[in-house]
Amino acid sequence: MTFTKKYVNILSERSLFDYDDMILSVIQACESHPELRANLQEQFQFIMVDEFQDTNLAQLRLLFNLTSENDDNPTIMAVGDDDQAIFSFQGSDVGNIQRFRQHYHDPKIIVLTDNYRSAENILSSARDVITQGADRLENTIDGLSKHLSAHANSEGSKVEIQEFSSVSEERAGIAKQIAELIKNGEKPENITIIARHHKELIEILPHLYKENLFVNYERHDDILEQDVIQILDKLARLVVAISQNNLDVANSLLPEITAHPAFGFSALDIWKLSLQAYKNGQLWLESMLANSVFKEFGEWLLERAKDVPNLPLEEQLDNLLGLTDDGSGRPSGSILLANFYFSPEKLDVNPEAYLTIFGKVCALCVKNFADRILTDKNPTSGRFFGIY
Ligand SMILES: Nc1ncnc2c1ncn2[C@@H]1O[C@H](COP(=O)(O)OP(=O)(O)OP(=O)(O)O)[C@@H](O)[C@H]1O
Repeated sequence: MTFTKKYVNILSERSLFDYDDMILSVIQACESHPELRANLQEQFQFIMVDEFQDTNLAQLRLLFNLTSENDDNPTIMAVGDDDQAIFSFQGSDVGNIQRFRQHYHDPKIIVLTDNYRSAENILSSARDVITQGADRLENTIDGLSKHLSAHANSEGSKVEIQEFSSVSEERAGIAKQIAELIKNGEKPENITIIARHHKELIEILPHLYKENLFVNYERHDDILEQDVIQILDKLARLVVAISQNNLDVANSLLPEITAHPAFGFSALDIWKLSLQAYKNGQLWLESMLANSVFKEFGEWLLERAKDVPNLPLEEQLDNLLGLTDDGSGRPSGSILLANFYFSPEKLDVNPEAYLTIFGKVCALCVKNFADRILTDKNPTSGRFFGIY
C-alpha cells in the first residue's frame, strides 16, 4: 500500500480531515453529486473572493464548481493584487488570476489606483522595487497600469535608503539615529523598527541599550515551537491514545516522553525499560507498570487517561501540568511538569514563563491581566480563564 493511501485510510478510520481534504472533499462531492453542486450554486449566487492572488488551484476549482452553470455570466468578483502574493509556499499560484480571466472569458477589470494608505514618496519608492519583478500582470495585460495616486497626507514622510559597511554598523547607525531623533524632541512612541526576522530585532537591542534607549519589544512566537507546549501536546496525545486503547500510538510516544528532562528519569533507567519491553515482548506502558522506577509515572498516566472522557479541557491541562490542588495544599500527581517549568523559583527569575504558556494558549490579551496573573502564587489555567 502506498504511503499516501495508508495515510488517507488512517484519516478516514479516525474520522479526521487535514487542511487539503477540507477543500478536496468538497470539490469531489460537488463534482460527483450534481444536485449538491446545484444546491450550493443556488445558495451562493453572489461570490466575492478577496486576496485572490493567494488562492491555490484547489480553491480555484471550487470556485469554478460554484459557478459552473453560469460560466458566461457569473456574479463573481475577485479582488487581488499580483504584487502582494505571499502564499506561494502553500500552493497558491499567481497564474490563477490568468486562469480566472480565461475561464470567465476576459471579465471586466477595474484597477484601483487611488491609494489612501500611503504618501506619494512611499508609493513611488515601493513601485521602484516592485516593478523589478518579472511575470507581473502589468507586463502581461495590454494597457494595464497600476500606477497609484496617493491621497494620504505626505507631510513629514520621507523614504531614505542608507548603506552601511557592515551589519553591526547598520545596527549601531539605526540606534544612533533614533537617539538623535529623541534628543531633538521626537516622541519615542512615534518611532518603530520593523524587520523581517526576530533575530534582526534581537540583535539590535544591545545597540539601543548602549544609547540608553529602552524599548518595548513585542514578540509573537509560534506557540507550537515552545518546549513546554510540545511536551504538553505529546502528553495529551499519549493519554488520549491510552484512553482510546490506541496502544501502538501510546507505545510510539512513550520513549520521547519518558526521556523529557522534566520527568527526571536517567538514561540508564530508560534504556533498561526499553530492554525489558523488548525482551518480554511488552508494550512500554506494561513494562513501566512492572518497573519500580517507572511504576508511579505509568499509574499517573493511566489516571490522566481516565480524565479524558470525564473532565473539561482546562482541568485536564492542569492535571497534565500537575497544577491541580488535591485539597491537601499539594498538587496531585508526582509528575510535575509545572515544577520543571513554573516552580516558584523559576517564576521568581522569569515571571513571564507562566504567562507565555497560558497567555498564548488562550490567545488572550495578556497585557490587560498581567499584573493580576503575575502576582498569583498558585497559577492554574482554570484561574487564568476565570480572571479572563
Ligand atoms: N475612500 C477612502 N477615503 C479615505 N480613506 C480610505 C478610503 N478607502 C480606503 N481608505 C483607507 O485606506 C486604507 C487601506 O484600505 P483597504 O484596506 O480597504 O485597502 P485594500 O486595497 O483592501 O488593501 P490591501 O491591498 O491590503 O488588500 C485603510 O486605512 C482605509 O481606511
